[in-house]
Amino acid sequence: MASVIRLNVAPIVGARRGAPQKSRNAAPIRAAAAAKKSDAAAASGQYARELEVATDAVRMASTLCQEVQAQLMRQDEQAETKDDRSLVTLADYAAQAIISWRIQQEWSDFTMVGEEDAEALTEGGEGGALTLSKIVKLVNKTLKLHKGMDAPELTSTEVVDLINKGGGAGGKGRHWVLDPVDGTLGFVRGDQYAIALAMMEDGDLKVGVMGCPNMPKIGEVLEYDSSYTYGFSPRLVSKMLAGESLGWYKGCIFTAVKGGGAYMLPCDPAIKADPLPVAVSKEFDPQAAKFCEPVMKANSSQGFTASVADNLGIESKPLRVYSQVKYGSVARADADVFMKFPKAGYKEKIWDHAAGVIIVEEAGGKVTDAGGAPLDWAGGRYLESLDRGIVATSTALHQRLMDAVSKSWSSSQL
Ligand SMILES: Nc1ncnc2c1ncn2[C@@H]1O[C@H](COP(=O)(O)O)[C@@H](OP(=O)(O)O)[C@H]1O
Ligand SMILES: [Mg+2]
Repeated sequence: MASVIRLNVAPIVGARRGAPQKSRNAAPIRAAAAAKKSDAAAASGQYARELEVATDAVRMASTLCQEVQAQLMRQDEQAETKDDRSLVTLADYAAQAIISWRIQQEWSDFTMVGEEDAEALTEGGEGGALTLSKIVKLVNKTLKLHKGMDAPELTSTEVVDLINKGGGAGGKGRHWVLDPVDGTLGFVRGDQYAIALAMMEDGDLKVGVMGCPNMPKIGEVLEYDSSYTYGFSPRLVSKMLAGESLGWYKGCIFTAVKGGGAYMLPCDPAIKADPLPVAVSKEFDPQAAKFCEPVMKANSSQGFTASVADNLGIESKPLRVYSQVKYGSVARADADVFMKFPKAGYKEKIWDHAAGVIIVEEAGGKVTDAGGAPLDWAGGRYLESLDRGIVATSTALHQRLMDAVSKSWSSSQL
């Protein structure tokens, strides 16, 4: 029987980590915080337009994905036998088209490294054409919903062109990086997924925006509950987890600008809230610490991560979460560490990490490969020369994590 992630509307974990500390000598701290805030504001100012556009784009794509996922779950309720994959496909393509459209409005000559391309739609015969017509409908409906009278009515040719903007080769220069639906399996299962958009210049991540439509609001944590077992229908569990019974809050959007800190906003445009600063775990308490990793064994060696966690003295079971929501968990201190160790030969794609990495870094964390080297964003569509795997944690804990990885490596069979 498999164990699953439980989205627990539990008391705030941040209370032990992120809550403001009382100080007898608060004035210098306040002054330092104010100075830091103005640095952050200046840094954000440099990319204010990019941040605004990316946030708007991700928000539109997030509502689109929420609608498609809800449809998928209803379909399951009615025990229909339609292929779930086809709905995910719609969300994937439509989200990429929407985000490209929004960026293109501001920068007509932008380039993008995105997961999707439209070949299967244009070269896919009648089936492809039918899928394309559904995508065009979905895109236009979403645009109308968000832009009202200003929304254009895009043609199928325009939508194909927008999707194909994702075919960029990356490398040096300025590029957007997009995974329109990261964590496809989580999406299908009514569970966690992310819409992950970043912008980089000459291999430096400058902006990251990540929609996490099923992530609970801050103060409520992604909680692993091994007693919650299933073997029959994972989707049934996910639906319950995402249901009203837990007082569900419809997701959040993380944002980060290089040098400007990381923030969290509600996904739902109807909820007005100031961006909330997020920060990685401030202290490492092995007894309370958590680490997160992919749900699927095929995507990362769970035996190896268990050994590293053991070396660090972490006692709790791993938080297994789909998608870059794991980076979000580290960024806001729901978890202390994220580790991914794929099978030898697997090449990581830049869109599976870019947005999450800048968000963790701006929240005070450090993300490197297993040898401690920074990730190389300028190498094209893949993270070339990645040493074994990827780790994300607070800057303070990073060296200890590296030591734990080395110790496990020397005794492992990987
Ligand atoms: N064999 C493999 N090893 C490692 N990662 C893999 C993999 N096959 C697919 N992936 C990547 O892992 C991502 C999911 O991450 P996670 O396992 O952390 O939820 C997938 O993103 P998509 O779901 O967007 O395709 C995919 O890019
Ligand atoms: Mg992905």
